[in-house]
Amino acid sequence: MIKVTLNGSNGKMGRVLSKVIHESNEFELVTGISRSISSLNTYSSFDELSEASDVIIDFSHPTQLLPMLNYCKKHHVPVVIATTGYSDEELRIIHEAGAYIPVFYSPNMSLGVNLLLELVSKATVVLEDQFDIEIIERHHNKKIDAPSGTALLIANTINRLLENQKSLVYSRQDKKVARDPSEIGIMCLRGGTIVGEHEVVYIGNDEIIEIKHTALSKEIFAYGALRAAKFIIKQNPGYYGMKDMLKE
Ligand SMILES: NC(=O)C1=CN([C@@H]2O[C@H](COP(=O)(O)OP(=O)(O)OC[C@H]3O[C@@H](n4cnc5c(N)ncnc54)[C@H](OP(=O)(O)O)[C@@H]3O)[C@@H](O)[C@H]2O)C=CC1
Ligand SMILES: O=C(O)C1=N[C@H](C(=O)O)C[C@H](O)C1
Repeated sequence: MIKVTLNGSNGKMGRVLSKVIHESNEFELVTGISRSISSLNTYSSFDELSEASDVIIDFSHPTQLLPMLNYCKKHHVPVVIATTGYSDEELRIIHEAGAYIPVFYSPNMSLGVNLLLELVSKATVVLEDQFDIEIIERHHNKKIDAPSGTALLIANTINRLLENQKSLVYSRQDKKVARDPSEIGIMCLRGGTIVGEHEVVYIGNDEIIEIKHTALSKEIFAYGALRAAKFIIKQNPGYYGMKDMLKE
């Protein structure tokens, strides 16, 4: 059995992942970290954690990053990070932690979004600068961060392919000029219980191409995180993502 510590165990994803782990015969949930203690083996911080585990899976909040990485480095525990809303500096810290421990990071653990990234890469290369590109993401009304980590990943993937010539635009409210071709617009909708939708729209003269992924359950992210956990516990220290895992 692979022993898991779950950071954010009492959050929405934490509760879904706990259920998926309890139903599995490969994983055992040994401890959880949550500010609101929900059971005997839940702790409110990494300082209190005594039980050893094979991997930490993190669906929490950026404020948890440094205590979690310090714990992982001190105890040599591999980590799967699924939290979003990190600053560029925090993303750099995640990357650098790979020098000490195996680190897996992905703002979207679903298989579908990773296929969407490949389709978007192909469309971007074929269409180059001939189409305007806009991204629309839709999420539930409890989501804290905007744009979603996935929307930023998509935008940055497109921008890299276009030699970083694009700038990301989140609002046109104060602009008094027409859309600049160098923009990638990102629109965020929040409402109800939408699990997560990401749509990339290529808008040309008289034609539109839309590439869209819709998550219909939070379980898909939980299954992806467990697959990442199985992958990361076999790796040497380093920084890994979905592409590395899907290559296996
Ligand atoms: N990579 C992926 O595939 C996916 C990533 N996510 C990301 O995972 C993260 C968690 O999502 P979700 O479970 O929906 O969120 P929730 O708000 O439901 O849960 C957040 C968890 O983080 C804990 N937490 C610790 N510090 C803070 C803080 N300062 N503010 C708020 N929460 C804190 C909460 O503790 P407490 O229980 O005490 O409130 C809770 O356990 C988000 O960043 C989300 O974007 C979500 C789905 C898929
Ligand atoms: O907060 C969520 O719920 C989700 N967050 C991730 C993101 O920010 O991209 C992934 C997924 O869309 C669900």
